[in-house]
Amino acid sequence: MPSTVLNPLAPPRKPTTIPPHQLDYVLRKVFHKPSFRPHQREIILAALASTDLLILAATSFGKSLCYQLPAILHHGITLVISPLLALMANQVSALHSAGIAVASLNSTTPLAERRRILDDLKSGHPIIRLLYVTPETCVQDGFRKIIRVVHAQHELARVAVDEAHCISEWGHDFRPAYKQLGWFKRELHDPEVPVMCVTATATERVVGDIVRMMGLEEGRLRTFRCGAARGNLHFEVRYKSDEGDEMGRDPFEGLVGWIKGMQRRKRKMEEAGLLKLKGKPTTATSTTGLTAAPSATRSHSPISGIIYTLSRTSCELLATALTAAGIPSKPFHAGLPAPTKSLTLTAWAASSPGYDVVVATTAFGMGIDKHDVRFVAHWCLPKSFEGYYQEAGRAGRDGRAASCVLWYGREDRDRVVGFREGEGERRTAAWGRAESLRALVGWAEGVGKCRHVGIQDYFGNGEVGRCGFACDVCKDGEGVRKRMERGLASEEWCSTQREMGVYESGEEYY
Ligand SMILES: Nc1ncnc2c1ncn2[C@@H]1O[C@H](COP(=O)(O)OP(=O)(O)OP(=O)(O)O)[C@@H](O)[C@H]1O
Repeated sequence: MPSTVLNPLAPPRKPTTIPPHQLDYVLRKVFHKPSFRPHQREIILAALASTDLLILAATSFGKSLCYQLPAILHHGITLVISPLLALMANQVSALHSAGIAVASLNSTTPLAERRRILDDLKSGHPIIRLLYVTPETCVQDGFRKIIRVVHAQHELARVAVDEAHCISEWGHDFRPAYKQLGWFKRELHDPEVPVMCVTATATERVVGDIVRMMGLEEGRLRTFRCGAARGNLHFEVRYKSDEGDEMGRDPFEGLVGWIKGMQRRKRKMEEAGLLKLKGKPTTATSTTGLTAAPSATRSHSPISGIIYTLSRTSCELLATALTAAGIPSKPFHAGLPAPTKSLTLTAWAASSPGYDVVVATTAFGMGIDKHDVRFVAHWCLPKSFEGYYQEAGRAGRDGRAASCVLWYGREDRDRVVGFREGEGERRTAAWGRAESLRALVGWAEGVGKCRHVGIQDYFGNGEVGRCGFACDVCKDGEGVRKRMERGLASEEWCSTQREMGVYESGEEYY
C-alpha cells in the first residue's frame, strides 16, 4: 500500500480515486481473498466516492468487507457501530491478524486500552483505521466531544452502521441507542460525514426508518438491494403438535433420524471419495483458557450444525438427549458461565470432537461465521421472521448446500405469543413483532408457495423465481400439505388450551 494512505498528516478528505487494480491488490494482500463477490467492488467504489450508502444484502454476502476495505484506503478513521460485543470481537481479531490498526471501545475494554484509544482520537489525527463501538458509546457526551475533534481535523472518514435494522422499533432487534445515531448527520457538517448502513434483514418499513432516523437524504443516498436470497440453503418445515410429529412419533426421534440421515449420506460420499475427510484431531483452547478433550483419530468428519430452541431449559435437555443418542452436542445460552460459552464457541468453530452440534437460544446468532455449518434446525418457532432468517443464515456460509429445517407446531406459536406478552414491549415494537410472527406462521403453513419466494415476499428486496428443488414445497407440495394436516393440532384445540392458560410459562429465555 502507498505510504501516503496511512500518513496521518495527509490533506483533508475528498473522494478517493483508486485505480481498480489497487482494490484487487488490497483484497488479496490484506484480506487474503482471491476475488470480489458480486456487487462488492461496486459498493466499495461508491464508498470510496464518499457517498451515503444503504446496503441490503443476504446473510454471509460479505457486507463487512464493504466498509473494511475502504477504511484502510481512505484517509481518516472509520467508525463502525455494532450491536454485539461478540460480533465486534470476531471482526477486530480478524483485522488485527491482518495487520490493520483496529480497536474497539465498549464496556469490556480494559482501562489502559481505553485510555490509549481515547488519546489517539483526541490527537485529532488517529492512527487507528477502524474503531468498533457500541451504539451506547456513541450517545455519550464525552465520546461525541472527542469525535468532534477528529471531525474538525477532517479525519472522520465514514460511519458504518452494522445490523442497521436495530434502529427500527418495527425491526426484530430494536436497540434504543441506535435511534440516536442521526446525531452524526445532524451535528457534523463541512465536511459531511458519509454513512454506510448495512443489514440482511430489513423490511420496507424498517428501511424507511433507517433512512429517516439516520438523516439520510434520498438524493444523496445510494441504495444497493442485493437481495436476501440464499440459493444454497434448502428450506423445509416439519410439522408437530404436543402429541407427536407428522409421522405420529416423538418429534425428537424425527430430529435424531434427520441428523443421522445426513451423517450417513456424508459418510457414504466420503467412502466413495466424493468428499475430502476434514476434522483432523484437534485440541481447541478457548480465549479463557479452557480446553476441549483431544480427539482420537476420526474415520469420518463430523457434520457441524446449530439447533435453536427458545428456553434455556430445553436447550440443556436437548443437548444432553442428543449426546446420549450419539450426536455430540453442547448447550449455549446466556445463563452459562462465560468460560463455558467461550470454550463451546471455540471448540465448535474448530470442529473439535464432542462439539458437532450447538443447541442454542438466540444468544447465539449474529456474528457466528463458521463456514461449514451444514444445518440449522429450529426446534421451536422463533419470535420473528427476521430472527428466523438471520439464524438460518448461519448455515452454508461457504456457499455449499446446507439444510434449514423448522419444526413448527401451533402450540409453540401460542407459547411464543404468551411469552412476548409477558415481555411488556412498547406498542410499536409489539405490533412489529406480532406482524413478523404472523408472517412466519403464514410462511410455515403456506404450503402452496415456494419457501424462497415466501422469504423474498416478506423482505421485498430483490426478486427470485421458484427454487425448483431447494425447498420442500417445490419438491413435493402435495406431500407437505398432507404432512401439515396430519401433524398440526387443530385451531379449536389450541384456542381451548389458550383460554385455560396452558401456554403461559415462567421459563427463562435466551
Ligand atoms: N470476496 C470474498 N471472497 C471470499 N470470502 C469473502 C469475501 N467477502 C467476504 N468473505 C467472507 O464471507 C464471510 C461472511 O462475511 P461477513 O461476515 O461480512 O458477512 P455478512 O454479509 O455481514 O453476513 P451476516 O449478515 O450473516 O453477518 C466472512 O467469512 C468473510 O471473510
